[in-house]
Amino acid sequence: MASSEEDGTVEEKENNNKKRTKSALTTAWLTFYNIAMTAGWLVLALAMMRFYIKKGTHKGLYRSIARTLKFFQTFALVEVGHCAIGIVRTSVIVTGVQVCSRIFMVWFVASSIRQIQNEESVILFLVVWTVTEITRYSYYTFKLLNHLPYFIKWARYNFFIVLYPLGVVGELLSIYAALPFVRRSGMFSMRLPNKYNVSFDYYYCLIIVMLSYIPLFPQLYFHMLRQRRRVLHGEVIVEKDD
Ligand SMILES: CCCCCCCCCCCCC[C@@H](O)CC(=O)SCCNC(=O)CCNC(=O)[C@H](O)C(C)(C)COP(=O)(O)OP(=O)(O)OC[C@H]1O[C@@H](n2cnc3c(N)ncnc32)[C@H](O)[C@@H]1OP(=O)(O)O
Repeated sequence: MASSEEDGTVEEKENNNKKRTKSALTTAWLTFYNIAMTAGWLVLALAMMRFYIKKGTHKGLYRSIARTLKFFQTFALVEVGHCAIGIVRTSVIVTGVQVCSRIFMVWFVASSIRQIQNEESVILFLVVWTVTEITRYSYYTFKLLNHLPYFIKWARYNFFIVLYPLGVVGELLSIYAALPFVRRSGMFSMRLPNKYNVSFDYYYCLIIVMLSYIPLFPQLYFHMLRQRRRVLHGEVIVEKDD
């Protein structure tokens, strides 16, 4: 059995290797990416606040920020690439599910179904996502710059405890509100007979998406709780491979 001194040496070697591998170019790219994303979500936050202060209502807010939201949320796909090529130590599956479900919400629910854009639930997930992303990307930026204020680290690994469930409630209520419009319009659906001989009903697809939160969300939430224990309490967590 290895002594604690040997453990220390192995750990040191691993850390040195890790540092060497993360080349200057990678660090520069990640820093640029995280600054750009922090700025993007800050712009969204300011736009939402300005809209609300000026108009005194949330009606029309989604429409006013939709383009910026679509751009920055879609750009998050790059993160799946970061995991896939191994420049960040994160699971491709966890990141993929998180990013794809958000992109789905933005493009195929909130932006496609105009009738729900003024629902309070849409504003709920928008506000929750914005707070989360400003915290998350500024955490990564400060960490890369080796100047991480404790309150940002604390916020990154505590806010999600409340924000994650709130975001899920906002997303699920928004999809639920969309169901009658999707059923009535038959949007994104293909009925038989058609030349491809394929039938697809977006209404049922949305119901399946809602149901898929039941097995998937707890896995994301528990992943974050493990990250929290690792980062804030220094616990050694053995993650399963993807
Ligand atoms: C196509 C149809 C799809 C249908 C899907 C159906 C539904 C599925 C259910 C999904 C529910 C999702 C709901 C959700 O949208 C609601 C909300 O988001 S509400 C808002 C609250 N949300 C959160 O707080 C999100 C929290 N979750 C996460 O942050 C993530 O799960 C994830 C984005 C994947 C991050 O997890 P990760 O494992 O990366 O955690 P860490 O931040 O601790 O990072 C680990 C290490 O990697 C380094 N890292 C990661 N990214 C970067 C980066 N961009 N730049 C630099 N470094 C990075 C990080 O520093 C850590 O390094 P170290 O190990 O050295 O500490």
